[in-house]
Amino acid sequence: MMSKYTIGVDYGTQSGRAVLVNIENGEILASSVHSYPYGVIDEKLPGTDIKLEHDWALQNPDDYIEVLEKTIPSILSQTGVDVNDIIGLGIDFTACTMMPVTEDGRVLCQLEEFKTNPHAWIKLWKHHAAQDEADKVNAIASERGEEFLKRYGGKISSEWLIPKIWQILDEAPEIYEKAHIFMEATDWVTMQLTGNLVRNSCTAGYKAIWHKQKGFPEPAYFKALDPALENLVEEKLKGEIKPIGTKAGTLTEAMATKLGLNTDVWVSVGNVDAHVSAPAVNVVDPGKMLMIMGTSTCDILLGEEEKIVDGMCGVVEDGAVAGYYAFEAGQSAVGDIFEWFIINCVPSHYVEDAKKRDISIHQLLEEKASQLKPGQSGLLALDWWNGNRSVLVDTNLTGLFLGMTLSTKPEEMYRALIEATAFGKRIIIEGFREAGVPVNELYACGGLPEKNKMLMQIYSDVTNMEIKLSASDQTPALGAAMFGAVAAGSENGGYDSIVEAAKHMARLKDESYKPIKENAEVYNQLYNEYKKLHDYFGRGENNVMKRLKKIKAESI
Ligand SMILES: Nc1ncnc2c1ncn2[C@@H]1O[C@H](COP(=O)(O)OP(=O)(O)O)[C@@H](O)[C@H]1O
Ligand SMILES: O=C(CO)[C@@H](O)[C@@H](O)COP(=O)(O)O
Repeated sequence: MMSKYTIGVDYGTQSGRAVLVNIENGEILASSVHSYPYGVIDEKLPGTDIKLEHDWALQNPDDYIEVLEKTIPSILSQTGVDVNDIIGLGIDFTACTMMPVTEDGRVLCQLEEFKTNPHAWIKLWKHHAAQDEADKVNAIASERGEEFLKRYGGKISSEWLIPKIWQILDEAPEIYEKAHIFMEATDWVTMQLTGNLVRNSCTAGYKAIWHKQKGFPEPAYFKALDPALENLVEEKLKGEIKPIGTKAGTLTEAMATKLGLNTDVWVSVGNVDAHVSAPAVNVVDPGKMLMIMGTSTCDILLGEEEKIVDGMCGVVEDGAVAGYYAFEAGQSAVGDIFEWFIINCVPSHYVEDAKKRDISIHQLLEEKASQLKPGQSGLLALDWWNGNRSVLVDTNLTGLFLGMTLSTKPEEMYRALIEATAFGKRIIIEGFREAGVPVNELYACGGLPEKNKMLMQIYSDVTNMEIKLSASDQTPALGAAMFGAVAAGSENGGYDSIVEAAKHMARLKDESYKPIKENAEVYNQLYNEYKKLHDYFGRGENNVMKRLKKIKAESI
């Protein structure tokens, strides 16, 4: 059989990357990364002096198209692969990353008349300014006894679609009015590729309160939020919802020409960066949890039943692998916290030392912190620098350091922050187990496992579990490419299911991280202390974090 190839494009928070993959064995033959020129827009609207409010995070749709234009020709030129042998293309995205779209498929910010209106732009997943709306979405759902709440761990997050849409209606009704529809970025880019408006079951399920059997909440619920939202689904969420792994269409003539591909390349329906990664590491069975560890961390766990788990992000049938329920949980900031630390809390002589040795500050801190034993610093932190996504589901929580003295060192703080994120992970794992969803195996992929060995050992020690690693440094892109192969189907040289694709294309490293007994014992003690702090500050006993935020808001 002649080899066939598939392309995966992974849209992250800061950049997008494409890979060209051999369908037979999952080998990545070429990859290309393109940083978004506009990146995360969180201070000023581009080309204006318009300042964005606190907790805003926007993106520019032109960045997404530029990723396709730059990376796909690049991966084609790096190999001698015949374009006629490229049969599939899949994309994955951050989510909920959403936008108001016109009837002809443009994002409203692409129209001259709206580009000075912040609500016309794309709201990135980490846009947290719809918290007021999220609170009301939850309170009203709770009052009405809406059954959907329990499928989302008891709370709809401000990161998700309905609070974000409602914020637009509240603060910019003219944008709400003008929007023909609201879309997830993953569906929008898929529409740019194929010309077809197709929504995917993954973002619909996790981010838009859609259920395979029950559909969206009823108009009466939306009316109770705001009478103007009564017909939201019918009016603004139009478009067929198709299961992940199915076909969205083939490339349009214009897109094929632009990218140097044929028009008979099958494009899969859009997917999400976290969920798309599971089959790429062979997480296609119940009891296996994959941690996608980067700027933030998402956890995907497969199960056989629709169990209700307190504080999870959601459970969706066929959410990652057809035939199983996929549970999602996560931490809104992980790598972002370490980034904050190296930018704000490292003395100049550390920076100079790292520069002299031509290593990054992260590497310098990892080296120094690796010499510390668990518990040696006397520090404990709460990892809520960007709120808490699981299990407290509260973006108004903030970070905390405890145990600082005059001899506290930056590397001790760096290690304590890493430990805090690992404790946060253990809370999530224990939550699933308590709810009767087994977590028997742990897998990791994303930037962090590649970048920081100490961090991975800490996660293994804190959870007391072995952690198996993705062999690819581009796991979501590989997963997206696998879904492209499934969209093409066996009739075109691809696969008929994602489980079949995983058998051939999933890749794991031979080595793994195993817990070190003495470390795990100390971490058990620290975890118990973490849990006390977590519940004290996070479950309402002391709302000081929220009061401080309020005082801050009033004093700006
Ligand atoms: N050596 C390191 N140790 C810990 N964190 C790191 C290290 N190097 C980079 N990071 C963090 O990794 C994050 C980027 O993760 P990555 O998976 O590459 O990106 P993304 O989440 O956008 O896909 C950044 O937040 C950065 O602070
Ligand atoms: O929330 C989700 C998926 O549900 C992610 O898209 C979001 O955390 C962003 O992930 P990254 O940190 O950019 O990998």
